[in-house]
Amino acid sequence: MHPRNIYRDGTDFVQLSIVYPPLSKYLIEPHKTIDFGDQNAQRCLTEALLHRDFKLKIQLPLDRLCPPVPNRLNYILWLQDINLASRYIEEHGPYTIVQGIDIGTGASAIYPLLACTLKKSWKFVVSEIDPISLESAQQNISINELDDRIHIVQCNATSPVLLPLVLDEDKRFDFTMCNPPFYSSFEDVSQSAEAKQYGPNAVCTGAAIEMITVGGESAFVGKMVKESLGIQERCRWYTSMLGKLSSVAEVVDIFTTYSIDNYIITEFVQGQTRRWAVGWSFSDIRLPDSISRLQKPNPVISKYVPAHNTILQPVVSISREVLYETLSTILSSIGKIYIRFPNDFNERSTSEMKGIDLEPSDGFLVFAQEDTWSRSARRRQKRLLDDSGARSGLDSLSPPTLTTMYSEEVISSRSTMTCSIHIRDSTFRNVDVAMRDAAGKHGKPSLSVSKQDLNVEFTWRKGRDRRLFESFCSHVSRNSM
Ligand SMILES: C[S@@+](CC[C@H](N)C(=O)[O-])C[C@H]1O[C@@H](n2cnc3c(N)ncnc32)[C@H](O)[C@@H]1O
Repeated sequence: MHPRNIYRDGTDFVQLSIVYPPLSKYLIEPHKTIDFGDQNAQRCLTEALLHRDFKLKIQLPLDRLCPPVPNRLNYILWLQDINLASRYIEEHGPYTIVQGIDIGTGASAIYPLLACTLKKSWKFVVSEIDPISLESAQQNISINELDDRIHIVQCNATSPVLLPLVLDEDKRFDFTMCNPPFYSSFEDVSQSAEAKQYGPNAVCTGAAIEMITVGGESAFVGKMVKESLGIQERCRWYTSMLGKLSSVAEVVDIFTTYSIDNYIITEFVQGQTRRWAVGWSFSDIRLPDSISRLQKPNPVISKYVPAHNTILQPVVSISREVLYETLSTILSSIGKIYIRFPNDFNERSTSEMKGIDLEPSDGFLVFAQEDTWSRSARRRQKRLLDDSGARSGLDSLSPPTLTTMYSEEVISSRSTMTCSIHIRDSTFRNVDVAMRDAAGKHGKPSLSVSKQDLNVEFTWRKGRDRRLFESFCSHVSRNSM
């Protein structure tokens, strides 16, 4: 489960039934749990959790899906991470309006209800093809007084899947999300149930329209990918949940077909149920590995996991202060880059970011317009200087200066490679990030309290040329050991 998911440690059903008494009649002995095979009990549990933890009221038709709250919350928290990391390098930060789209919001409208309750700055346009679900979703939005922040559009079998983006061509969106119908047919549903993909105990109350679509979920997401080619950066991140492991590979193959290299994959685990989510972007924003890569991918999909955007360089037996100074010196010696220093980060933290320990506040953010650090770049620069015979008139090639002529917004928009650098304790491992060789490791680590084994963590934040990011990391790493 997501680290910020409030259901990570399970649910105390007895305590929940005290807060939401209708649940008491579904408690079963001896463990005081509920029967997940009983759809009324499941429905009541969803109502209870939404009531207690989000102050949301919800009404659901009996013949439509009853959404499990912990799993739906996982997807929203991942989107929060995506949004925060995407806006990390921007001037306006994560505090302005965030505009999302939920494709197939369902009878509950669970995603926009949860997301808007958690973040007051979020707004949604949601779509739905099923008239029964559409009516119910509208009711749920209205009883929670969210009509001014969640707008529904009705679609039909021939509409584009990304209809909300097509309807308003002037509007920009931060993300799309979708929990698509997973299956291609009734046979597909029963085969999956036999393979226990649906979870051995949970009952599914979904109607055919919620669960079945021509070609199954990968074809549905494939349509989104094709439509997104025409929309491009008007939406920053396109995402979708996937119910089958096999679909992850199928969707990544679609990305490859359309040369989409900026994609992300995660996994949502709730009890014995596993779901996956994919995202893709035409922007040059790159997300840290903690968001863009599954931590322990099933071997079946390991070759489909996107390349690392986070690289760790171990540095042995050094104090944090010395390493910080070393990094400052190296960075300041690189020509034509702009560096944002730690104090600037701290100024940016606001209450919006409280509880989100995603972006550390003690690092460097480096903006580069071109490669000035590689051997070939330095040779090129030397040749130019030699040819000119004098340095006059070549100010821009002279040793490093920090750009002070432009606002950070201009620098950020012109940057072709943006990378954050943080010092991490060597015990820090929140994800399976790329580790560089600890070359230069020699002697025993000092026992001095101020010295320790640390990692320099490089995260690619923006750019289209992976080689530029990697060569920058190599240059700084080589010089910091
Ligand atoms: C698996 S349900 C998900 C419902 C809800 N989002 C949730 O997570 O509980 C899929 C939903 O997509 C809707 N749907 C199917 N095809 C659609 C399309 N082309 N456009 C919009 N919604 C669609 C279905 O009616 C259904 O409500």
